[in-house]
Amino acid sequence: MYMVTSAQMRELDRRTIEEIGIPSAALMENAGRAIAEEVIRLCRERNMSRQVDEARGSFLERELRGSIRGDEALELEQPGREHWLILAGKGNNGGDGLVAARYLREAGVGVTVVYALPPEQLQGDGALQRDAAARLGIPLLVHGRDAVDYAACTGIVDALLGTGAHGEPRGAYADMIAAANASGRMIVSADIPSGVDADTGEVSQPCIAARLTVCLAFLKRGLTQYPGAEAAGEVVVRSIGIPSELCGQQEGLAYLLTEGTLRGRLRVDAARRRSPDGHKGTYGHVLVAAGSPRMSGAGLLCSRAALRAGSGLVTWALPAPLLPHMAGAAPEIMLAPAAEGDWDAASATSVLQLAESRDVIAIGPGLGRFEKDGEWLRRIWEQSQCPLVVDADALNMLADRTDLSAWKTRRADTVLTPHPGEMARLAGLSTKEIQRDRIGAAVKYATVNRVTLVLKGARTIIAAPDGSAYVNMTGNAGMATGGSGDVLTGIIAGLLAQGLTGLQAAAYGVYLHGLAGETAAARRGHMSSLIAGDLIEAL
Ligand SMILES: NC(=O)C1=CN([C@@H]2O[C@H](COP(=O)(O)OP(=O)(O)OC[C@H]3O[C@@H](n4cnc5c(N)ncnc54)[C@H](O)[C@@H]3O)[C@@H](O)[C@H]2O)[C@@H](O)CC1
Ligand SMILES: [K+]
Repeated sequence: MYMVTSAQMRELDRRTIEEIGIPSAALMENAGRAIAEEVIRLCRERNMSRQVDEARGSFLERELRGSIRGDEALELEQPGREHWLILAGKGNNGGDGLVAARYLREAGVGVTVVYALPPEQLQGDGALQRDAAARLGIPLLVHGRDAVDYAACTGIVDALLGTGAHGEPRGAYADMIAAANASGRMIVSADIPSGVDADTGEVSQPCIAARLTVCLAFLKRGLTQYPGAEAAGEVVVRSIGIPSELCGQQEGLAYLLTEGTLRGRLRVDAARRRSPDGHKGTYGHVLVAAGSPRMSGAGLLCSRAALRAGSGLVTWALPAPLLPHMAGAAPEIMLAPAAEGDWDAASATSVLQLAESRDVIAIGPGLGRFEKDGEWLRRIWEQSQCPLVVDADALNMLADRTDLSAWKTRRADTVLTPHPGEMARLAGLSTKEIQRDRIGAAVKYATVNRVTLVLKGARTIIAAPDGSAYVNMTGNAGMATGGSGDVLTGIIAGLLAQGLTGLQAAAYGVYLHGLAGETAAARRGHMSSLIAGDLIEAL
């Protein structure tokens, strides 16, 4: 599923209208109708229990009616119980709300339009809709002029601000958002909740807290990232007649990481799947350079996850003193002493030697920091020929480098898996700055440094060196537990070993890691008790 910024959306609107010749009023009509249909659906759901009681009767009635059907998407039994306020801004978002008001009225739902500003200020398509609503006699109120009883309605359509919003909602808009939230009524937002930044997911004070957001044409990025994702509630993307080919032609697109995206754009070549005559060598060999006396578990989790992700073989390079303690901890893993004492700069040579006969290196989990570790990492970064997954302490070593562009460009794929704190150090920003625009920060780092970047956290982002980005939806808050990241690193390395590209391995890895979290939570009965080892077992 495509995801767009407001600038990309504006350009798509423009091209549809000017190049394809679909009138803007037609797009607005489709938008408003889609919103009305979703409102009706919600009303139906709310009345569900009552409808179940009456289901038998209505079923018989439907049989008698034969095969002639009405516009069921806009049909509501006993619509008279519903009265909705349509909050309309002065831009096109308000115009969408006015169209929705017409269709809801048509379905028998009581509607009152509440204009944020005097309706004379609406222009273009919005003015056309204002006049149509007036001619139909749809009741209207104007904020600041008329008293509005928000609590007297059964639901609210928020058509105040859409993708044309800039900055914090001001004046009437801010007052109306606050009043709508305070009413406690169900709110359906047109396109985006007013107050959410469509590109970043930042929220203003105040910001609409929607039960449902009817996103128009294409998913807006900001609805996938917190706190915007929270404000949006359930999100449904409705087509309004803008051709998706046009969207596909845009550069630097983002995608929702759905099963469709994985089976489509990120499809793995059939030759990469398990073949009946394969042997352990067919599925690659991961070298894990991780763990230290105080954090040995990180290396173990990473190595086990690589195996569970399907890698044929896994060798864990670790400091020699750790070896006797780890022997037997996971009999499937081969152990290789790579440093005499703890990790040191000289051990880069051993890691590189071990890597010569392996297909991928995963580096970082539980490594700790040591003297000249930046040089250690640089040697492995520049001299290893195979794909590299960089995590945890290795990311901090990378963050300390003076200038990554002075390092030799890697020919093989490089995947970085920072959490927001590590990302902040990598980018030289604060964690808050990273979280403010996660997609933007991830894409920038990935393109400038030519790496695949996995920015972890709820709704993990995978950014590719070509500027495309993917947002993951699987997983749960139970995965916020020590070692969860080490497991992800292992999964990605395990997938790389089987011949997936850096982008594929990162995307499938993140998706499967989240799915494992969901499975593990279901097995445990509650997400809170989930621990990293459960994720491996759920793979
Ligand atoms: N052809 C199109 O462009 C289409 C646009 N559509 C709708 O139009 C929306 C975009 O419409 P517009 O570009 O007119 O913009 P909006 O309707 O999102 O809002 C812009 C208006 O709000 C004011 N405003 C902006 N930021 C404000 C703030 N922080 N506080 C108070 N007032 C503020 C601006 O002065 C402007 O009048 C989309 O989100 C979508 O709902 C749909 O109708 C489909 C077709
Ligand atoms: K809105």
